[in-house]
Amino acid sequence: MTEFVFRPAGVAALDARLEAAGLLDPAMEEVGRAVAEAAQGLAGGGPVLLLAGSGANGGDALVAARYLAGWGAEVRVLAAPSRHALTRLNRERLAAFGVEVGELTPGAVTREAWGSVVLVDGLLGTGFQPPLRLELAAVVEAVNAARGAGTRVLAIDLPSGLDATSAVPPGESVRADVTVAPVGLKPALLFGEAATRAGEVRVAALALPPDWAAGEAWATRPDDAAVAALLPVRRADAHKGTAGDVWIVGGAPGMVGAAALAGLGALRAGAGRVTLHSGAEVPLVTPELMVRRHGDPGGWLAGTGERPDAVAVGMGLGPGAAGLARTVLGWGLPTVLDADALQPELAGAGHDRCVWTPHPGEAARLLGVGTAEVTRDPLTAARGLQERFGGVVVLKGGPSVIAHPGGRWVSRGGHPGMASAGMGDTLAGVIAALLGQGLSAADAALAGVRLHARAGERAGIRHGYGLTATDVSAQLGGAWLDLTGGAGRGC
Ligand SMILES: NC(=O)C1=CN([C@@H]2O[C@H](COP(=O)(O)OP(=O)(O)OC[C@H]3O[C@@H](n4cnc5c(N)ncnc54)[C@H](OP(=O)(O)O)[C@@H]3O)[C@@H](O)[C@H]2O)[C@@H](O)CC1
Ligand SMILES: Nc1ncnc2c1ncn2[C@@H]1O[C@H](COP(=O)(O)OP(=O)(O)O)[C@@H](O)[C@H]1O
Repeated sequence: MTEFVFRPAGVAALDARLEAAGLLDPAMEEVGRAVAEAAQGLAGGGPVLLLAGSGANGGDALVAARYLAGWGAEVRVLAAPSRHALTRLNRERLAAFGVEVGELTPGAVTREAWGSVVLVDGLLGTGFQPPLRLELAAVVEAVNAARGAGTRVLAIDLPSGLDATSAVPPGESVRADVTVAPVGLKPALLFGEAATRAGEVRVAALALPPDWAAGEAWATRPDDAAVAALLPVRRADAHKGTAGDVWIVGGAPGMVGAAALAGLGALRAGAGRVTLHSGAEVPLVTPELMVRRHGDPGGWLAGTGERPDAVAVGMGLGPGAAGLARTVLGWGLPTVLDADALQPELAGAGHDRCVWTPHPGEAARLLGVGTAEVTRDPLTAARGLQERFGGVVVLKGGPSVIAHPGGRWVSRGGHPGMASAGMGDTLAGVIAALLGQGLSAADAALAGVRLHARAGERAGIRHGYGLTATDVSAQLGGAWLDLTGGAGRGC
């Protein structure tokens, strides 16, 4: 299932639409039930403590308490006073089940958590405005102490104290083992330190009119079936001339490996022919790669009339890469710009067949901001880059964001072992290979990122943190088969 990513403004807009249609009550009911099911699964029949804040997040917790009580679980509930109509209504409904609701204080949390197998955090959701007020800060501290003593914590929507839009927690927050997110994800559940506090994230899809969630979403996270549908299917009589002629323009003395890794990535992602154009001597890494050395690569590029189907430029190229990149961009061919070709002076030079692939440091250089600004909010940074540079932008990370003229995608997966030099060079080659096989820039970017991440997952099983970019390349064929369910023989 393709998942949606929301900002608080999107959640509020969706709430308003639900309310106007008389559907907010059933929506909260669905969320509460999904939370109750998750809590029951975690508790294995043991007591569950539910904490309800003053907003709709608290209402979700009160609905969950009602379901759990109805299923015969031992429930303990502590709630803040609320002005939220639906939250108040659900508190009244809970009373009919004979469940007593205690006052939400830090001392009560500590007391009731004792012996509770699961604690449900329904204190704050997307309506939280940092900083955390003192009375709730002490409650959050009590929740985390209970977790330290062995109680499992399940957060509703996002751990209380996280700012939904930011990868950086504004301060202390609940640390959850599981987070159940109604309708879709929030940026804080995907990126950075914030995401590490959410534990395992489960999206609770609600029954909504089909376009409503899509209409309010800030980005989407396509599933593997959607990505697999983008991958090319070859005719049975395909030959190397129809599978894409790819050039890798990169490599300077001391940095030739970067170009070689991109070349390997392109070969393993199905390119028919791959040629490295380099100003340095490139060692024979694999006999399938063709290597052409140029004394003056810039001069050669400016003068040659030869053209491939796709180009990747910048890997290990060193100073002067922007000039070469500008020449290549002038050809209007499907192009990947990576590493040294990612220079601010190329702003506006992109076209609709090109893909820029910065990591956060390169993105910061392109935008003229600090790296922390990029990593705090990768969705905004990726969109800013796309608007400034044109074409499609892949802001790399775990996970990566793909910004294209029609919106943004977040790509799932990968492995922490991929935090290793050369991994981005491989990705540049993969995307170039997909461009060479006829994919649009946006589709090649999304499919390339997911293929690369899936290959990383496969290599991670074998090599753990010791995996290298070459190991990832070696798994690209298997990753392709994983995504397509073994297809790819030809039609
Ligand atoms: N369509 C959907 O996706 C659906 C979403 N749903 C749910 O709705 C949730 C959003 O609900 P929401 O808007 O009521 O916000 P939420 O976070 O519960 O509470 C806000 C309250 O927190 C308080 N507060 C704020 N800042 C604070 C601070 N610094 N320090 C301390 N307190 C602070 C403030 O209290 P007050 O100042 O009024 O006392 C305010 O009233 C969402 O996360 C999801 O769970 C489902 O129910 C249905 C479908
Ligand atoms: N922890 C991680 N989880 C998932 N993917 C990761 C992780 N760390 C790195 N990657 C991926 O590895 C690649 C690293 O790219 P980059 O930093 O440009 O490497 P290099 O410049 O060394 O080639 C990106 O595609 C990124 O998404």
